[in-house]
Amino acid sequence: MTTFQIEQTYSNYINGEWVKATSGETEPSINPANRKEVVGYVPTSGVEDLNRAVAAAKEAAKDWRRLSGAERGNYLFQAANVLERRADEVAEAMTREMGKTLPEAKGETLRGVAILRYYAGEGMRKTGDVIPSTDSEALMFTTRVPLGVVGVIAPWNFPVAIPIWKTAPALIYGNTVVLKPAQETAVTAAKVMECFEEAGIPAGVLNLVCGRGSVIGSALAEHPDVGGITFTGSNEVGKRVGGAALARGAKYQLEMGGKNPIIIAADADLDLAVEATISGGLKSTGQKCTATSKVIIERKVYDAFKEKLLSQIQEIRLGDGMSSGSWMGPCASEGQLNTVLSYIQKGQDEGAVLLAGGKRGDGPGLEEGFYVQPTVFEGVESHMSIAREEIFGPVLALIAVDSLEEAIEAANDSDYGLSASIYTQNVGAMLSFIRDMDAGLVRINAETAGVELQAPFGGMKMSSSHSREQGQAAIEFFTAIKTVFVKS
Ligand SMILES: NC(=O)C1=CN([C@@H]2O[C@H](COP(=O)(O)OP(=O)(O)OC[C@H]3O[C@@H](n4cnc5c(N)ncnc54)[C@H](OP(=O)(O)O)[C@@H]3O)[C@@H](O)[C@H]2O)C=CC1
Ligand SMILES: O=C(O)CCC(=O)C(=O)O
Repeated sequence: MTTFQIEQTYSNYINGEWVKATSGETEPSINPANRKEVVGYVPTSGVEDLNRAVAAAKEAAKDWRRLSGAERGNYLFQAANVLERRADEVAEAMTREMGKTLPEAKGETLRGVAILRYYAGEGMRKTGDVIPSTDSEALMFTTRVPLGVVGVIAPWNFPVAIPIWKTAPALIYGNTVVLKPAQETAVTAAKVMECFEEAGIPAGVLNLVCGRGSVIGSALAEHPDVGGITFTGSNEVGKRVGGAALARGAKYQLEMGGKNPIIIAADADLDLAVEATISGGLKSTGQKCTATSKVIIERKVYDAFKEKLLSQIQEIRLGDGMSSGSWMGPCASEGQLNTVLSYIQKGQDEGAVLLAGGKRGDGPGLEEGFYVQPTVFEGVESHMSIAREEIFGPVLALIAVDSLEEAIEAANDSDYGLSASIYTQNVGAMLSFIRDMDAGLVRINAETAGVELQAPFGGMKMSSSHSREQGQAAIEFFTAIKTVFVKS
């Protein structure tokens, strides 16, 4: 039983107050499981709203950066407690707004709680080193200072975890924040913000401005008072955001797409490998940057693996994420559904063989939702769009290979390098994979998706701007190093 109510109107959170967009305009946030349900009305803000938020954050930064890490950490501990208490309500907002199943949404919300607690603790950790000076009478050391105002541009696929894993380190290291959530999940973002408000976060330290990415997101990236921009989303927009920050000398961090392979070696435990392929590829309807997309199988076990995979895919139950019988919810929006369907069409046009799915999800209860069937192709060749481009949907491309070397080559044949897995029992194969796989996350006998909040997260090649998020790695982006030389 939760207190979440649909059809409320939400506001921006600027300088400690809930305020409407200056224009007064709002737009409906629709439930992707039922396009007729309005989850809530969210502001369509303009640049003047964003400017007010940045000004508030700039003013608040003066006092916030002077607090001790422990004092800032206490606010994060409080926010974690509130979010934990309100986890059911926040998770329900997420499921209704972007479609992932309620257990996944609850898991993500509790992950948000854990991230807040982790970074709250970071407020007590060291921020520098003493370095011996060549002058025996001097003291030389490094310390770290915040960037000032940090702009967070977040996507819709992890509407709690991603804003929190960007915001929490920004705050603990002394920055203030302006968050621009994906418009698709602005209700969930407002719920998270309510938790910070209830935790007593000082006015201006954390601000929320909802609106179109092309208006609010780009103005945030271009704003002269924003010292750092952290972005997760598409490559196309990421490059634009990075370019805008670079042009004015601001720091930027981009986490973008993936085309993540799983390798099934001839000695793999096929039951576990199938389970990981399904979970990694199809949970959250394939809408994770770490989702499994290319399934590269040694020919000796290709037929056995395929048979097991197809038989389990048939068991997948599509449905509203709020219903306990649903394993896979809808795509997050109609646009996302159309993108996935267009890739399925391209797969067929380019000569891949459709083995399962391939259509909109239909059947009782699915009529008004953006459902797509879990889809499997075989005969996929490296030049095909479904082997190269991020689909962000429940589509698996099976690729047969003759050896481990060929498998790693196929896995690396990508512009992306975020996450990659191998299923094998051979230590030599594991070590070759760890050494030769060009990905920021390499996972052995584990699915490609699922990141641990205390470990660095980020990709190679076009998947990221080569920085890392999460864990202690976050300090590198959210602070600048100052080298201090002291002589009496
Ligand atoms: N790496 C990941 O985890 C994600 C990858 N993607 C990939 O991107 C594809 C498209 O998804 P989409 O939601 O359109 O991704 P976008 O890159 O458009 O959206 C990500 C964030 O950027 C904002 N944004 C949009 N345009 C601009 C702009 N010009 N300047 C600054 N910010 C902007 C969005 O706002 P708004 O809400 O207004 O659009 C949103 O907050 C997906 O199919 C998937 O392949 C998408 C989401 C997450
Ligand atoms: O796999 C995960 O848990 C994280 C995925 C992610 O960061 C993303 O999809 O943006």
